[in-house]
Amino acid sequence: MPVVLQLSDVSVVRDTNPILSNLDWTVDGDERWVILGPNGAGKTTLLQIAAAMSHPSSGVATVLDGKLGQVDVFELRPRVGFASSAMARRFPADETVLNVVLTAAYSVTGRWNEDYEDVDLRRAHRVLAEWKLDHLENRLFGSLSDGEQKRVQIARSVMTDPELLLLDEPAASLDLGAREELLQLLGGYASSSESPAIVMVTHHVEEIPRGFTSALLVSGGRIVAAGPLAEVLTESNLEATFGLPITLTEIDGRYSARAA
Ligand SMILES: Nc1ncnc2c1ncn2[C@@H]1O[C@H](COP(=O)(O)OP(=O)(O)OP(=O)(O)O)[C@@H](O)[C@H]1O
Repeated sequence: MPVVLQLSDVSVVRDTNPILSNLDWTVDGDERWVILGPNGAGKTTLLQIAAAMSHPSSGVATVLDGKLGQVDVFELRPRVGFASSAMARRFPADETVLNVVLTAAYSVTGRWNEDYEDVDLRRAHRVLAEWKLDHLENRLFGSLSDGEQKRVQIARSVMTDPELLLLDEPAASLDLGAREELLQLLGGYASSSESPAIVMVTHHVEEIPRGFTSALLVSGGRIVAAGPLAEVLTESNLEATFGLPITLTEIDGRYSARAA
């Protein structure tokens, strides 16, 4: 499997503050990573580098086959799917669900001719069905529930058939039913060999879908542990990451954690 993301000694400094320090991390095409860490750990900053939306202050970040700083990021970005609430706030509330998903295709250069539009429409319908949104395609984005909006964000981000999919807290703010519905869909997607590499940021081990393979724990801009999920997700690593003793439970591929 090709490497889709490689960070070598990557640091980010903002206003003289170190945000990320000397990160080494590699993501292979068949891996599904969860990034866990406390508020302010640098998770979103890391995801922005992976999305080629931000450059490291030092070190080398290679996204797909492009080294940031050398590659044309406008050619790279359409090959990376990115879903976050910050991005969703930019979707017009009076746009239909179908259009929110379909217009993702138009950010890909050279896709304006009519043949492609038919292909795009068919693909949009398939993606909407995959994310259980087909019955909502004519609804206005602003009229959807939080759970439905999260699924639309993800559907839009996979519309361009990305080689790397980045999800920033996809289950945040969802009620129990909506969270479980989303985790089931994400778990199915993560388990498919057709799916791209996935990197998902979350605050909660309860939000790790089945099918995820790997975990990166970050705290204070540094990596606490990185590697296979079952090896990295331990009580001692979580304590080192969140700064308090943790009791961790795993049942049938799903995790839960609380203060010990
Ligand atoms: N432009 C900036 N200037 C100064 N500090 C910044 C800037 N952008 C981010 N930071 C700081 O960098 C740190 C990491 O931010 P980041 O958003 O990456 O963390 P996070 O792990 O995603 O946090 P959260 O879980 O709260 O979303 C925070 O302390 C934040 O205040």
